[in-house]
Amino acid sequence: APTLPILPHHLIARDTPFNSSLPNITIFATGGTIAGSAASNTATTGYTAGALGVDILIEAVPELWNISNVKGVQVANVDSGAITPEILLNLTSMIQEALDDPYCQGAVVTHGTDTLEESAFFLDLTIKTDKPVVVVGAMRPATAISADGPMNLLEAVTLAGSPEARGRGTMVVLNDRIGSAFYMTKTHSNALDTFKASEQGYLGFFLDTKPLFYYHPVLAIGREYFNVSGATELPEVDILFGHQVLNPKLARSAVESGAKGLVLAGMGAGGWTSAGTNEIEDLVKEYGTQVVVSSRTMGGFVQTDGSENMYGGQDLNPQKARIMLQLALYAGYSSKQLVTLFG
Ligand SMILES: NC(=O)C[C@H](N)C(=O)O
Repeated sequence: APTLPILPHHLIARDTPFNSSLPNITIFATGGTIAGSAASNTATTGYTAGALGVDILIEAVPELWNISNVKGVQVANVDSGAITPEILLNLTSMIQEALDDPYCQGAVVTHGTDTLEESAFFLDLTIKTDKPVVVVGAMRPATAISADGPMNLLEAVTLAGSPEARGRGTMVVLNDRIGSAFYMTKTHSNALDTFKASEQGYLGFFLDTKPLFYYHPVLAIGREYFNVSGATELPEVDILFGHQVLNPKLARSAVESGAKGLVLAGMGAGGWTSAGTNEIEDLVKEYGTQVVVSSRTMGGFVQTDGSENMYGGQDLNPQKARIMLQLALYAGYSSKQLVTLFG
């Protein structure tokens, strides 16, 4: 992936007087369709993601000032396919610093939806706070008729400033729904109701932009904290997709080009072909590669079969298992700790 420059912090203050009775929320903007601009107001494909700055996103929703003292920080302005570990590490440290300030009540991250679940999961595992961290995107560019970004942003900021939102980890907001970053995943390439956590369900929804929760604050089982302060890069972990007669050499090529870990998006409950399995076992012996087995079905549970350096991704989908393995390898987890982390 191309390495993109990280833009300098771009703090936007507005003339609106500070209202001490409202929560102070910082919006960290990274790009995506929520900041996308198309040539026509009916275009919902073929537009430029990450075209508008955070100041324009905030100016488009003056209602934000009725519910918060909002501040914008431009972290990057890219399509979410271009998000790198460097951007994620920078984002984590900026959010941690903002939330460690007792005057800041919550953080919102605007992000492209394609890889939103990866970044949201990363933030969930690397930020230590009880305060709300809310990741929000949009499916229609800002220039479209009925763009969903402005309402999503207003709801995300409302959630970030709500005392009832504390202690729930990082959350994802789109289409009037609130979900845990641990489980929310993009399920449709085009529809507005694309983010779902089918087995685990939503945490709540919005009524007149006010968050209503189904449960008291709770965190996902298996949610670990990884301290990445000072990290400048993360170990490479690649995902391989399982299918009939898959090319077993793809695993070798990933490892020999730098992958320290592999995630197998296996068939069913983590199945792999026998030629592929032999190759993985060889790689484990030759390079000490760590392998998490997940499922291409995107649902259900994968357990370990006890093979050396192979772990079950449990109910993490492959893209979330990749982030978890990357962080665990960064933290220097031993095989024994990886068994406990995954299963
Ligand atoms: N809806 C979106 O945000 C998609 C866009 N390609 C992105 O992920 O940046």
